[in-house]
Amino acid sequence: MAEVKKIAVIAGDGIGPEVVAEAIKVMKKTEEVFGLSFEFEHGLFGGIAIDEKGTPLPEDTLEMCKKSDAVLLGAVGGPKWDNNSKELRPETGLLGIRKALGLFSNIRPANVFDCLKEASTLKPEVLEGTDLIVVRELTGGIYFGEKFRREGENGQEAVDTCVYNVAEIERIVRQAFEIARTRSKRLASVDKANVLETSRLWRETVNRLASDYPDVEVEHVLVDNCAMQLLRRPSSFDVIVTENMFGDILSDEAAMLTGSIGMLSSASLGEGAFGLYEPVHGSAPDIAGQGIANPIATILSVALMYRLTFGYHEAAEAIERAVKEVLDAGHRTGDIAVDKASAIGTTAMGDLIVNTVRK
Ligand SMILES: NC(=O)C1=CN([C@@H]2O[C@H](COP(=O)(O)OP(=O)(O)OC[C@H]3O[C@@H](n4cnc5c(N)ncnc54)[C@H](O)[C@@H]3O)[C@@H](O)[C@H]2O)C=CC1
Ligand SMILES: CC(C)CC(=O)C(=O)O
Ligand SMILES: [Mg+2]
Repeated sequence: MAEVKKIAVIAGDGIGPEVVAEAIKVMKKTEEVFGLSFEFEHGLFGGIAIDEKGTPLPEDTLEMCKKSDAVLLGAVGGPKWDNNSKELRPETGLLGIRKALGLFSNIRPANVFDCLKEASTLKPEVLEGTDLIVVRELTGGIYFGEKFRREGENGQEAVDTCVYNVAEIERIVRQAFEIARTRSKRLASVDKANVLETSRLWRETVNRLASDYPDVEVEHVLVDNCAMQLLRRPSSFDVIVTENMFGDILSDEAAMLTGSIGMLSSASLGEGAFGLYEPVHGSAPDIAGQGIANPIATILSVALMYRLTFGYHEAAEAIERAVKEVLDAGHRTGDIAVDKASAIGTTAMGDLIVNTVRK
């Protein structure tokens, strides 16, 4: 029996609790099959925490996460809280928890399952060989800069500031170089260095660090061009490293190479093995409560947790293999189904994957 690992579960809002329930089922199955052992503790987070505790990130939830070995997160937000003041938006909790836990690196793999090429809007030959990772800086940039309103000559103005320092850029870029080394040794650094000062500093830093990684080939791509090339030549990318907002947007775009945002997993990491694992998607209020959300992004996030935090490679592989087998057998949730009438629900997809996990 493996050592007991503490998992902080913060399911959040909308489809968050629905997809997290399926991921926990998969984790429990791997306890049986691989002799793993988890202790799950649940905490309030996001909109539901605003309703019950008056804050999106209650102190006891943060403490629970700090004491855990890894965090499993669903998603936060929804129209109910959209008109809240700045401190009382669910997103404030999300940014707050990332900062408080020192999770500066967001790893978002987009690997295309052959059998899902039909679900993509791109031609199968364009998708051929696509297997990329977006490495997104997660605790700096415009999402974290000072923001305020003021009265201007033409009425109210809103200001968002984008700040990056060299240390913040260095640590994420080094991590991306290290990841590139374990893959095809190609790194695309995405910026807007023709316009933004933060991007110029980003590019200078990448060029300086490149001499420490002579085995890795670096390509600089402007973000607007990258958005286009992701659809034109996705297989030419391997590791993409970029700042917070660009990575947020490009990874949602990359999700569509896989067929749906319901397929994209993520790991948020700091300096050590501790990590927070969550699907790339949000709380999907338009489908929440209907039992139709795709749980695969969250289930694949568990596989990332097993690999990156716990080193449970065999169990991670078993989860990924189970997902592939279930998809190969033709089972689809609505977001990845070509024939929508044959789509199955969240629980049915979770059950199929649970029943397929084996050594
Ligand atoms: N990490 C997080 O907690 C995030 C939270 N949000 C929040 O979520 C709320 C909704 O944001 P949206 O812009 O609508 O983005 P979203 O990712 O929640 O949904 C976008 C579209 O994708 C679909 N979708 C998302 N996940 C799916 C799944 N697992 N299966 C099937 N379809 C899925 C939704 O139905 C919707 O049509 C907002 O309050 C936003 O701030 C958004 C992104 C990330
Ligand atoms: C609060 C936002 C930055 C959440 C989001 O869209 C994300 O992290 O992908
Ligand atoms: Mg996003």
